[in-house]
Amino acid sequence: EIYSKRLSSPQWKISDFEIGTPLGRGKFGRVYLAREKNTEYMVALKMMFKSELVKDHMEHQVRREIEIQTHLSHPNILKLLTYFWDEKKIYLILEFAQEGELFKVLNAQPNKRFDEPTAAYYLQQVAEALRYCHSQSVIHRDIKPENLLLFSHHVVKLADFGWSVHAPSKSRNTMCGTIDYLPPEMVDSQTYNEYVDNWCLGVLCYEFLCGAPPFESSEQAETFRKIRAVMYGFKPHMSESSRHLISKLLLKVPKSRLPLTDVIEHPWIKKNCEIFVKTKLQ
Ligand SMILES: CC(C)NC(=O)[C@H]1CCC[C@H]1Nc1nc(Nc2ccc(C(=O)N(C)C3CCN(C)CC3)cc2)ncc1C(F)(F)F
Repeated sequence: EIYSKRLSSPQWKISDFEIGTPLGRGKFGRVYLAREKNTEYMVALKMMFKSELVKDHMEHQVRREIEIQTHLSHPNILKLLTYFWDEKKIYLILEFAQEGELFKVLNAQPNKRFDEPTAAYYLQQVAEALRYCHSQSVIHRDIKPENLLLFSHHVVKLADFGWSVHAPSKSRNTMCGTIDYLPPEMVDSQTYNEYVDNWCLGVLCYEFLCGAPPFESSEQAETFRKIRAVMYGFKPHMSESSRHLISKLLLKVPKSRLPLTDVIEHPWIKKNCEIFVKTKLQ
């Protein structure tokens, strides 16, 4: 129903939805749980004031997020179901992630980290999402726990394509949020390609297993220095196999980073996903 209506009559309107509890604040606006009145389908409603977008020169970013996300379709990419606007606001109707924001789940873990089976199971899904993005010549550029949402049965979906671009590209905007995930070529604002996402996957794997990203420092300049020098250490509890995978992703030369297909096939991923399915999904 929610799909067919979009195809037939292009225009949804806010009165088609009952607005429920606030889910939190996104980058440009507020997000609410909402229910489509006819189908009772639960969705996330992202509401943005046009005035705020214009003030923050964000309208092109929202346009790109809508453009890219409406053309991507993958089980591990958050679906933008539809969008519409009225005189004051823009509304995005997105899939509702029942289990919420992955970074909150990560921070709620003992030692703020996942065990190896969980880390591998989540990382494999992110790698699959990125492999699909790259097949559509889309670079996400902003892989981090804050941009991952958790659904039932431990399904992870990549969201927030506000920073994604079509490959290859030159970084124009200043990044907002954490700098911990920036690869060396973006720190030196050179041209870059989709391999920036392979780097970020290495940072994500490290943070899943350690509870903090590898180059984290109290000073921003120190973080940039460590990133440029690829200077990081493994924690004692990390298995040899996980260290191998991370070391093949956190490489300065973009094209030498492990391709996503090899990440998905890596022994640490294969072994730990099998353990996860056997122990956590039954
Ligand atoms: C990727 C992007 C960068 N992030 C976002 O957009 C964020 C910004 C705000 C919310 C989230 N956006 C979404 N969140 C959900 N589900 C969800 C979120 C939070 C909770 C939760 O923990 N509470 C309500 C808790 C429940 C307990 N109380 C105490 C605190 C709030 C539960 C479910 N589904 C879809 C979206 C989406 F993306 F489609 F909009």
